[in-house]
Amino acid sequence: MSSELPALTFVTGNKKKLEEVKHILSSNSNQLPFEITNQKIDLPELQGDDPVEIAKEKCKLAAEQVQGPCFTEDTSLCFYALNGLPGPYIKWFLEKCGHDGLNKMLVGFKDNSAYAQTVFAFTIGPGHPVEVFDGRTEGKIVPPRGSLDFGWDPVFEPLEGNGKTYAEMSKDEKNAISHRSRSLAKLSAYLSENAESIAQDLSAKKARSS
Ligand SMILES: O=P(O)(O)OP(=O)(O)OP(=O)(O)OC[C@H]1O[C@@H](n2cnc3c(O)ncnc32)[C@H](O)[C@@H]1O
Ligand SMILES: [Mg+2]
Repeated sequence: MSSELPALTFVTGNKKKLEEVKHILSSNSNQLPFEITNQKIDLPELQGDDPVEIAKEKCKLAAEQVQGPCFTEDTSLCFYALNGLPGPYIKWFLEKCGHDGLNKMLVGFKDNSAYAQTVFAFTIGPGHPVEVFDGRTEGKIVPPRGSLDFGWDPVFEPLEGNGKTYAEMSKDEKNAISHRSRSLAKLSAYLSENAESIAQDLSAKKARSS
């Protein structure tokens, strides 16, 4: 039965994201009526400060590469004191400035609050509309604590985290409150609700191309 499920490809160059997505989907009580596969492609990303537009463009590029149904996500870390920056540019700030640098960016500000945001984007193929799903977790930027496994996890202390940074949490603790799991829950709900029409669109597309 499962081999007959239509396949959707999660396109990301980040193996920690992939691990979290697999973990969240596998522990999801509502199993998706799709087979989820993965392609590791580093997609070029649109410049700009709108995470939704960046996520949409990323998904369109992924669909061109995959030539089929796929989803992507773009993750931002937004400092309130800096009007949302670094936002979608967090990857480069983290790479160039490190955890200490992210803290130093807030020296001189009273406000160290921030939110983590993931925008998943889904399309059934190139040239088709892109749906986006926004998930956020509020928190604050703190000196690094915990495992250095994944990105800026050590410097982000979510409000709902009992004083722990993401990096001090177990996988299940992080996934219970994370920006990624909140956005993925919305994508999963959309895929479940629209499973029949998505499967029909995909088989119509397949019939046209054969
Ligand atoms: O191929 P894609 O999916 O784009 O993978 P990426 O690593 O380039 O990811 P982004 O463009 O979304 O950039 C987000 C940056 O934030 C990091 N990141 C993403 N999710 C995170 C999380 O939950 N905790 C800590 N760091 C995270 C990630 O390693 C990047 O440096
Ligand atoms: Mg990226």
